[in-house]
Amino acid sequence: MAHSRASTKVVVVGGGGTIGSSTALHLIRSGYTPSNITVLDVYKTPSLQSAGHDLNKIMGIRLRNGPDLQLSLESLDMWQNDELFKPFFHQVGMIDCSSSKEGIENLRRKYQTLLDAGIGLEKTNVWLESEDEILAKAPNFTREQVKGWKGLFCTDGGWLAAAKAINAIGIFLQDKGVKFGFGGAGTFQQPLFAADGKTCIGLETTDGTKYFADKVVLAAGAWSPTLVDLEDQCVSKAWVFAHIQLTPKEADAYKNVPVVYDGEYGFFFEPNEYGVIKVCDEFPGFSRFKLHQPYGAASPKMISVPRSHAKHPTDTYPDASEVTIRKAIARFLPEFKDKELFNRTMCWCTDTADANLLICEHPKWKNFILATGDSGHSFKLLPNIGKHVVELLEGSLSQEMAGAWRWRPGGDALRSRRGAPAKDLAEMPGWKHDAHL
Ligand SMILES: Cc1cc2nc3c(=O)[nH]c(=O)nc-3n(C[C@H](O)[C@H](O)[C@H](O)COP(=O)(O)OP(=O)(O)OC[C@H]3O[C@@H](n4cnc5c(N)ncnc54)[C@H](O)[C@@H]3O)c2cc1C
Repeated sequence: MAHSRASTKVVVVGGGGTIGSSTALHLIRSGYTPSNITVLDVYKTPSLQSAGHDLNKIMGIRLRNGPDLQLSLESLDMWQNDELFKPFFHQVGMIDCSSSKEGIENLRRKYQTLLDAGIGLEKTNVWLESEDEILAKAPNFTREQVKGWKGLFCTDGGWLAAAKAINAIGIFLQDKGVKFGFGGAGTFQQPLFAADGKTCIGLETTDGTKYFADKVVLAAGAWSPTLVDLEDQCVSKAWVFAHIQLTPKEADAYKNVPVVYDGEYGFFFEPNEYGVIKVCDEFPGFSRFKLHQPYGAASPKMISVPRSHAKHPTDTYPDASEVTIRKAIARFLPEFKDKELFNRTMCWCTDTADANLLICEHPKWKNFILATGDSGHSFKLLPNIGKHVVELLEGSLSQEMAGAWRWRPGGDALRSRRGAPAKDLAEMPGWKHDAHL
């Protein structure tokens, strides 16, 4: 590195979100000078439009490839042992189950991969073959409900109090003396370049403020492909969720239940301290394609552009989502199937074709670092992903990670590794939004 850690100036765009806040945290933990770090975001940390601004997210081990497994194990260790993150991990376990032939076969394969990993995961992952075994882990279910279900119980799994954990990073950064810019002074407009036109020296925000830095990290989640041209490597998609309110007595009965995930229905979490249960359905996501010109593109192109609920709180989600969320509730929580749904929300992520992250230096813009491509499974990485972004800045990222997260145009990020391509919101009846906003 030309500069020492102490003197290197870094701006983190999207620093109020998941990957961005983690990056700022690890810059501090690695010895960068707080006053040389600037965190920018549209909203204050935890950013209202971050995919991580949520009651809860699932913690589970991903085995898809070496980097995924390494990231999962590192993050598990930090959620369990790092003082900053420990309070936000509710290790109630996770049931990953299915009642369909294909779903059960997939889960059996997953179980076998766990065994084959040869790192003792069989100690924390149990195959649930019978109804009795499932009922022993999830006593709230009736025998009728679990009929045909088979799957895995993971004792290392559970849920993460998502927005609260990002908030804790924000407080840490503030206490250390990191600089912040929010609103117009935090909203990325364009990179700034040296006279060579290739070396990034900072960026300009929408209010015209210029920030100069040795490195710019763009961790803008679903907004990343709308801000700079990622050559279709990322397609941003929305997923939906809704909440139900339990009475204190009802909530007591569901305290400490494991997270239950069934790929054909969705998933739910134990009630929070106010008796609120969040339910998600499972589907390939919604896109929102429109003509848009990100910085670096020669002309406008069709890009899926997120529409933030933070900015448009009166937006609804499609009628189809109401049906599938109610179906998930009827499957998991039939006694609450007639309860009113509230805070129906869309949450935006950005998929790559192979579901690996996109964490690399821009191939044409020196010192401009992309830290995105979350592919809908990256909240669990909040404690540790920033460590690897810092390694990239310093040229010490492992070859395996650098290879998986490299700049790689081509492939079908609309479909990604999901069962089907995302449907566009424009084709979804019931998606009410004020088109002028
Ligand atoms: C419904 C749903 C359920 C999920 N469940 C899980 C789960 O159970 N487990 C799990 O691990 N993951 C889960 N995820 C995925 C996870 O939330 C995301 O992968 C992760 O939060 C993405 O992190 P990010 O930093 O890339 O984006 P974000 O956290 O969204 O951060 C991006 C930030 O960029 C900011 N930004 C945008 N535009 C600009 C701009 N112009 N200038 C400055 N800043 C800008 C935004 O305000 C935001 O703060 C889920 C996602 C959804 C939608």
